[in-house]
Amino acid sequence: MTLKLGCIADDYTGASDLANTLTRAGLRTVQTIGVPAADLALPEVDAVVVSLKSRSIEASLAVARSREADTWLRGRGARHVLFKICSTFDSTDDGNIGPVMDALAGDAGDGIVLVTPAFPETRRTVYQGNLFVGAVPLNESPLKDHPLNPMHDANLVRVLARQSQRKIGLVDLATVVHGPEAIGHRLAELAGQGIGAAIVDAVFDADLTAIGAAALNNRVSVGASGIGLGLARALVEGGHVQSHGLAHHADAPVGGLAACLAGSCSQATLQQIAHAETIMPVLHLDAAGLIAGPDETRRALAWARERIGKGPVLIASSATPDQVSALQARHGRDAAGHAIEQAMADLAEGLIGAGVRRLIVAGGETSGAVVDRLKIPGFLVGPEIAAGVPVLRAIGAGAGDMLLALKSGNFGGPQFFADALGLMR
Ligand SMILES: Nc1ncnc2c1ncn2[C@@H]1O[C@H](COP(=O)(O)OP(=O)(O)O)[C@@H](O)[C@H]1O
Ligand SMILES: O=C(O)[C@@H](O)C(=O)COP(=O)(O)O
Repeated sequence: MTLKLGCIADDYTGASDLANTLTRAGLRTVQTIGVPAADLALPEVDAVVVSLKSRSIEASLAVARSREADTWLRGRGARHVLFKICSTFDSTDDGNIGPVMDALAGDAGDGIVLVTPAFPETRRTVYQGNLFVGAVPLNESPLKDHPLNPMHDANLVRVLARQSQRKIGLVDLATVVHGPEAIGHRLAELAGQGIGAAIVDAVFDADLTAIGAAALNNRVSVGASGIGLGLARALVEGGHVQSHGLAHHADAPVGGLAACLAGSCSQATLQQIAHAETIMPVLHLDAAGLIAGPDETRRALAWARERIGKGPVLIASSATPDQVSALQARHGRDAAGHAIEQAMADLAEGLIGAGVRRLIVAGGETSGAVVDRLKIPGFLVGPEIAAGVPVLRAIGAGAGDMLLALKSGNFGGPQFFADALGLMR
């Protein structure tokens, strides 16, 4: 297998979002959980997305794991590696976007790196270096209340400058609309001024095509699924990859019971849970109880076992920003998040033990904890449930025949859970 594109994603939902985008753009793609073990049988693919759970860990660990993934991908022929970050630039002043970017670009010998989280399909656009979520700047969007990385600055040149050792510049939209060559010239100009990474504006899909073509001249880029789409288009249009139609190996029915777990506290997920209440039994967990000990998880599993034979159920720890802040004030942000994620992983394990084979998980960190606990080594990409969220089929020994959907907190319409269950048979 000679890879045409290597990708390192900083969380598992983000990885499935990217794998979905690449697949739909014609690249045969597989998502692996961590660097694949030598005995994992991978199909013949054009792109591998290595999923890491590195968004909210200590920066030096994120760098070490990303480098390991980079070595694996390059060892399989990938000339270009995309570091997939969140379209809402989820990070803190300590990282991990800047430190990982610095390490990968340094290793690759790239003088300047293109960086853009723009993904217009999900209404993430960048203008004059400022990230918009829908109609509002990042710092006015629900991301200002994210439980782990509240985003308070929409100016990504500033945000990245606080995290990176490199000087950060901007390639503005007026340049991007003139195409890949103009972007290349501007990058060379910036590099000549000692700038080592540039936020690139993108508002429309066509901007991504130009950015992708320009990015392929480098060995590393940083961004969300939008730049992934641009890179995939450039690979296909440049004749490096023959476009493949959607392979439907990932959507054969598995049967078995179905369940949903929600650990995301995003506004979108809270709305989706409210809608789910109209179509299935929903259990709202006591988050403080989850942190206190195993009783709350046992109660939830008993609740689920009583109902799940009759149809899907949803179990949620999700809470409003005020409730999240109150809990974090008592237990600390990271400790609360980690304990709840582990409780959700316990629940997932219990649900699989009860016969669940179709599992929907809302929340990036939550999905990471669940997939790690279930020891799933990788996924094939199936039909798209919503922009950025595909049906996934588990691969690898021990994974069993299972379908999953890993939903980024912010993605999907109000009926997401119903939409997912409709496609996961
Ligand atoms: N009720 C709650 N109070 C505090 N934190 C919570 C609560 N429920 C979930 N969390 C934590 O909030 C974080 C949500 O992050 P994540 O799962 O990545 O969702 P998203 O995709 O919306 O970012 C996780 O660490 C999760 O454990
Ligand atoms: O780019 C995106 O927005 C997503 O792919 C993503 O990374 C989502 O992260 P979570 O919201 O933490 O699931």
